[in-house]
Amino acid sequence: MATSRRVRAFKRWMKSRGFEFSDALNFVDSPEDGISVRALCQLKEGEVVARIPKDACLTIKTSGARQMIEDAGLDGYLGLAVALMYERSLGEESPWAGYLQILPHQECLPLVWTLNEVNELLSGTELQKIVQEDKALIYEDWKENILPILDFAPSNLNPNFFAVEEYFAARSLIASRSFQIDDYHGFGMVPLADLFNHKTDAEDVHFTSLSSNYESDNDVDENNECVTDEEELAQKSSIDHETEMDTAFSGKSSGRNLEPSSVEDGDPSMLEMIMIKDVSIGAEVFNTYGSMGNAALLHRYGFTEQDNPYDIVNIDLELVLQWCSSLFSGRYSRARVSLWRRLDYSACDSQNSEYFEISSAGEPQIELLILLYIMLLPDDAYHKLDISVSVAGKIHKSSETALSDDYYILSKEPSNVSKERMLTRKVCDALLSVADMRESLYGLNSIEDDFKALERCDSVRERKLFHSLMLRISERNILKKLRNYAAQPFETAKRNSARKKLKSSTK
Ligand SMILES: C[S@@+](CC[C@H](N)C(=O)[O-])C[C@H]1O[C@@H](n2cnc3c(N)ncnc32)[C@H](O)[C@@H]1O
Repeated sequence: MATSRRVRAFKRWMKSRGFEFSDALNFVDSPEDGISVRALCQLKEGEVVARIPKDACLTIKTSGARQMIEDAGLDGYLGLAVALMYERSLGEESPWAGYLQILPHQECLPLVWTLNEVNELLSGTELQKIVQEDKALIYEDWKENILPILDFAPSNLNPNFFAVEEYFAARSLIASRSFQIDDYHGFGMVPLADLFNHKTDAEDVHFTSLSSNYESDNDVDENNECVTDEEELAQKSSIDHETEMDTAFSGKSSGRNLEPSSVEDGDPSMLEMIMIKDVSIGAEVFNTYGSMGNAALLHRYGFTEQDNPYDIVNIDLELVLQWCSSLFSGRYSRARVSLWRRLDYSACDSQNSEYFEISSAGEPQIELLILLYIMLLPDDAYHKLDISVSVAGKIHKSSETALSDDYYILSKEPSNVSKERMLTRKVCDALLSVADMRESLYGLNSIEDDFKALERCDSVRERKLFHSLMLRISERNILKKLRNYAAQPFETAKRNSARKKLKSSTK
């Protein structure tokens, strides 16, 4: 495929700014899929395929808007968004013009979808509430921090480039393309490094940096920015499950490969892209943005992957309490939840909401099983456990036998509590009910309807619908596995008892 005009212009710009890059990298530009990087000849592990000058990266420190940003007291992603909007406003005059022309205007993240699209397409998914909140917070950000800058900005600044739509567009590009550079620069836009697409657990090329020698007393360490509301927003676990602790709109990159690994020697003013695997001629060269489930991928990058092993579904504590209220009085449920907490258990916590994780294999977090177990304990066992919790620690070793059996089972670290012990028939039935309630949040369409819709859907022309269906289906598949998980102990028990019966009848 011939190199596109915008790629040729970008290559010229890179050369003029001191980039070094291997002739073996083919920047393929497709109208459907955007840009991807392919190997023109075999690439070998350890080969440095690109060297990128840090001062050619677009950061708060390098942008012509640095003074304006610092005078306004902005930093982090707000400051970087101003830098990006400012350089865009300069058009051909910007030192980054050759780079900016290769960027899309915005990345198709749910953040830039309309509210109707969010509510329609993401209904019931992990993302619906998060994106609603993102949109509100980012709008507030713009009103409180960007609008006032325009009052003091130089008269030649074109305010159209700082309109709210432009701010959302800039934030979508920062979420999907920014990299941590070093302590001096913080995070920023890194031309060329941001052309590699993602593949889960299949990184070919790695981004590396040497610590900068620059020092400045006034420098803010972006790695230590305080956690903002928005960062907290993304801390629901499907968004940041362990290595996904990274937050979608913070520009931080703790868990993904958009953070450079340090290299011992070399030029501290350069970033490097190093092959960590051989790649054959013609194959795409992938980076990995981290180990993320589909909700996190769609939230931050605007796409999903089939059979993503990092998928996860959350069940809100609120939903579990709704299930309780269908069976028990409010007083009963509160007392049992309180006992669960006194035993030192808790759910995951983010943005004032508590929730339990269901893994991609359909396994519920042990704390959920323990809560259901306590909720369903017969009254006498509950009272014994309640008394045990009250007196434990106060009683003498010799009288420890006074503590209930349940206390011994439940007073351990969550990881040491046996899941099998918790999976009584009643707990399994409760899990099934809770799974059904979670499923009902997706509305009237069944998972089969979603599959059929996905088959009919064009992933390029109907990108939003395609990836939201992928997300719904991956979440609903996990709920299906949760139901199987809850049904399993009894299927095994039934098989065992059938075997016993068979044995006794053949004796
Ligand atoms: C860092 S950029 C990668 C280069 C990008 N393809 C371009 O045209 O400039 C990240 C964006 O690329 C796209 N992307 C990356 N990996 C992808 C994948 N595996 N499937 C679909 N889209 C992907 C998404 O739109 C994402 O927001």
